[in-house]
Amino acid sequence: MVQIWMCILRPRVWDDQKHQSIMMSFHQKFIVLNNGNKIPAIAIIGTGTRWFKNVETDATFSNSLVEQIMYALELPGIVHIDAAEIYRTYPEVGKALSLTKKPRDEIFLTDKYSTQIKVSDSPAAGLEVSLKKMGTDYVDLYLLHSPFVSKEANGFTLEEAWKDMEQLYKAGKAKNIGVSNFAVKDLEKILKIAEVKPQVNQIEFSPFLQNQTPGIYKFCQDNNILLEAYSPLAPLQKKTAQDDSKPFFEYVKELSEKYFKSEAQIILRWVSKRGVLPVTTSSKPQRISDAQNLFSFDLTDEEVDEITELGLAHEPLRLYWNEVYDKYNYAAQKV
Ligand SMILES: NC(=O)C1=CN([C@@H]2O[C@H](COP(=O)(O)OP(=O)(O)OC[C@H]3O[C@@H](n4cnc5c(N)ncnc54)[C@H](OP(=O)(O)O)[C@@H]3O)[C@@H](O)[C@H]2O)C=CC1
Repeated sequence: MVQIWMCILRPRVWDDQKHQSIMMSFHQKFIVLNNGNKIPAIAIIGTGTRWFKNVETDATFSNSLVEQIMYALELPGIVHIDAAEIYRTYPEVGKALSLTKKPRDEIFLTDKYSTQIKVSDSPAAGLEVSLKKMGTDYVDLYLLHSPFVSKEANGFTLEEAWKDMEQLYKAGKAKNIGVSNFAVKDLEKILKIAEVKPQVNQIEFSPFLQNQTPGIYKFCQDNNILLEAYSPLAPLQKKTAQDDSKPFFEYVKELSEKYFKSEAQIILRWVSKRGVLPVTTSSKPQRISDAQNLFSFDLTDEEVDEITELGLAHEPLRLYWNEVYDKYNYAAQKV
């Protein structure tokens, strides 16, 4: 089991009125990874999904994304940003990092090497470019974006890709390394040859998709590999008016009223209580600050179990990697 570590930050003086209410009750939580390093227990500004672009040009540069990252970086505590080569959003991340007053060691930056679509020649070559574009000399976490690697398509095997990641870790350019969208068999391949065990597996995870691939939740827990959940709010993203009366949504609403928290916060807190680190994003400042302040309340074990059960009773909802993983939908809602 990954260890969880909580700290209550001492109030600091902020010149901006809007931070004062959040500072009064701000709690930040960290998770201890299998190498002993700490990671902020939620990533509040993913730069994929709604911010994703096919090309990275001046014309596609998103000022809104820069504003949202800047907003996130003004929040108290260490701010966790999720980036990737394939999102084409390094220029926006770089711009925000160049403008922020937050020290680099109060920013936790995740990056991912694109395996399924070749953008650069190797993890080392990809990271060299991304560091330049983001204007930093290390990332806090570097992931292989997917296990879909082959000698024919990429010029290297999955095992060779991992060896390259290990070199970046040893060189200090990636403080932690991991994978994304890996199934049990992919992790087993890596674990066989690893000198450095993956610290993280970032997968799609929500109450309506509790196992992206068969047995992955339990395998990662048993092997002390932290799971990160992308698209944790899929149930809310896809909710229709007819869904209001479903037991799952009625229960989340009831908890939202009980704790005076948004439905999104209830679901993100559930993800965290399952030992998984949520990776979320929003175009709305309030939602970003709600996420950073997620640990200002708690759910009881019974409430966590009830959300788990009501979620499992719902049919699987998978937003990404459908072409490769829809075949596992039958197992996605089994724990
Ligand atoms: N490794 C991988 O393969 C993948 C990684 N990711 C990473 O994860 C990050 C987050 O993924 P994402 O799917 O966006 O995460 P979420 O599940 O957190 O969804 C965020 C979206 O949900 C919307 N939302 C928030 N609250 C509500 C609400 N109450 N009702 C309805 N909609 C709501 C937001 O809209 P609004 O802007 O209006 O607030 C936002 O667009 C990505 O940016 C990326 O960094 C994502 C996919 C794949």
